Amino acid sequence: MIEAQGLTKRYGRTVAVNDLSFSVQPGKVTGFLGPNGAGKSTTMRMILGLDNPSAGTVRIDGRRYSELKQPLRQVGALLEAKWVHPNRSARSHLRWMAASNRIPAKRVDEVLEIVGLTGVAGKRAGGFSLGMAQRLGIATALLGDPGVLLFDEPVNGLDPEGILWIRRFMHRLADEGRTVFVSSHLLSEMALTAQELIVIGRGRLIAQTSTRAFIDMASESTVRVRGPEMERLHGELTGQGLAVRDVPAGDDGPAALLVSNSSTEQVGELVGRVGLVLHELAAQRGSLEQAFIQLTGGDVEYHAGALGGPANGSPPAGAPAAPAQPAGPLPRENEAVDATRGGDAR
Ligand SMILES: Nc1ncnc2c1ncn2[C@@H]1O[C@H](COP(=O)(O)OP(=O)(O)OP(=O)(O)O)[C@@H](O)[C@H]1O
Repeated sequence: MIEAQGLTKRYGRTVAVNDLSFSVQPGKVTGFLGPNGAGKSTTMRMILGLDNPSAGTVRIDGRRYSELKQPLRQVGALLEAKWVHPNRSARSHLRWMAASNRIPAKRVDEVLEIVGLTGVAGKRAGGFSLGMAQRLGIATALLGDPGVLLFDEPVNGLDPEGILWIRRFMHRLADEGRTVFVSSHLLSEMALTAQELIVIGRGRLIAQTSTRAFIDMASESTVRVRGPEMERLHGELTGQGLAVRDVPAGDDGPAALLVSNSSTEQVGELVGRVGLVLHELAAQRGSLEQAFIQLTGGDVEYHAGALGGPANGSPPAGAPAAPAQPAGPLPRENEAVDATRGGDAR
């Protein structure tokens, strides 16, 4: 378990991390989400004792990093994949790491096997692809068989196969009961990977919540409805005071109606009372992107699932540090929604 209390880091006038409090529980993948420059790496460095907080504390299983007797056995981290000496083989790199941390050499072959690098263990790490280098970094993090694992932007630059591997691997680590804390600025990726989210902007906590609850925040309680008598359907719904929008036929399917601020129960019962046939009645869910924009007051730019730069990554003054109800209607789901729909990430 990781617990931060009032964690703050200043670099001169820059407040990289600002009074951050959160906890990361074992048995789940917890996503650490925020735009570039939000303070994710700085927070991770403070967790690992690589940077000292200007104020506040962060503890791993109740202890500061500096108080851990055998740190590698308690916490493993992947911060930068390409830090291995290029002329060293994967195995000799791991042996060197194991020896300098009093970890038995036989663990090296175990971790190589776990990350699927046994076949290339004797090859120069300098010739590894980014995906292989990430695996080697993960093998290093696992050397001490720690209960807490930190990954800083582990999928950056990886191809889809590498991304999938990392995602599954994290789930496996969490299923083994470990605390898995993974930072990313990629919303869609986090929606698939993390069960729990800690969202920050400009060093401040925006929300700590389950991914499902975070996505639910973006839901407008909209119902999509379709039937053979669309005009009559439209009339019956608006006749009951409901706000109805037409959705033309397109990639989403045949033409339909979107009923705002309603539920499938309400629409279904209303339609049943007037004896109309329906071909579709479905609640529309929001996406993680929508939830993020909602929470940050819309001042965070994002493109195709990735957040924009630090200049506009700030939460609004007084942004809630807990789930809040959306203030108003949200845009229709877009393509990103399919990727983000699975709040249960598996
Ligand atoms: N050593 C440093 N000296 C001065 N400023 C720093 C230092 N490290 C980080 N910062 C600043 O602190 C802020 C947070 O940076 P940090 O790298 O922690 O963010 P991040 O969320 O990890 O972003 P990214 O995804 O781009 O790595 C940024 O404004 C950054 O410029």
